[in-house]
Amino acid sequence: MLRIALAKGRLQEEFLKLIYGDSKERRENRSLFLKDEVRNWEIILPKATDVAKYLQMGMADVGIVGKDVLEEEGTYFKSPAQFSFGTCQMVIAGPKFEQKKITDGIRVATKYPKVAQRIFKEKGIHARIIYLQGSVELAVATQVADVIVDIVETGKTLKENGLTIYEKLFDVNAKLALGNNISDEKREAVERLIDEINIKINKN
Ligand SMILES: Nc1ncnc2c1ncn2[C@@H]1O[C@H](COP(=O)(O)OP(=O)(O)OP(=O)(O)O)[C@@H](O)[C@H]1O
Ligand SMILES: O=P(O)(O)OC[C@H]1O[C@H](OP(=O)(O)OP(=O)(O)O)[C@H](O)[C@@H]1O
Repeated sequence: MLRIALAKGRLQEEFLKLIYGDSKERRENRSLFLKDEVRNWEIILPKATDVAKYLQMGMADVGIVGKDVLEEEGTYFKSPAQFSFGTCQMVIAGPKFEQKKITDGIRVATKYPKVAQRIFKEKGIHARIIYLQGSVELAVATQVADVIVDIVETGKTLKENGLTIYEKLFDVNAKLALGNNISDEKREAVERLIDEINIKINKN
């Protein structure tokens, strides 16, 4: 049995739709465990930011989670595959009409404090990181922060809150993260999982 920790929410939706198609019954199911006896999978659904914990504790063999979360929570996991779903971009964004200068002391609101710290350190800028759990655009609108480091997909949230992209940092996709110490048998099951995802992506 291969235990897969699949990030609950958007990636859960996209992955399950890809593998099983669209079913109302599945969408309405609130269970956090899904069994697939044909493929010999048990899928568990932690919050995206907790996927790394389940892998670390040996409670899952493999994780499916965004690159954004892996860069923040789990850079130490091997990642043998990335997929073309869950696609967005990590960016620095700020007010559209009153462009902020990226200089020492800049206040950066983000759900990704480690990523933001690293990005500004690489630029040689001393940034003040303000860690928030969500709705980070609001921090700029209320002048709690000068800019944000966040993911952008359609750009609608930025636009509707008076922000624009200052710099694109990296592309984000769903990635596979491998737990430590998995057996050869499970490695083969992981290979089959990667192949099935890629075949289904190419068919769509
Ligand atoms: N437009 C997008 N907004 C947020 N996440 C996206 C987007 N597009 C792709 N993703 C991917 O989906 C993941 C987030 O999924 P989701 O928003 O469902 O989880 P969450 O942030 O834990 O949920 P919530 O914000 O409801 O607490 C991200 O980590 C990212 O990899
Ligand atoms: O470019 P867009 O298509 O508008 O999507 C980007 C928005 O989606 C995400 O937020 P999410 O919906 O996960 O809510 P949160 O801010 O509360 O985490 C992200 O943090 C942006 O706010």
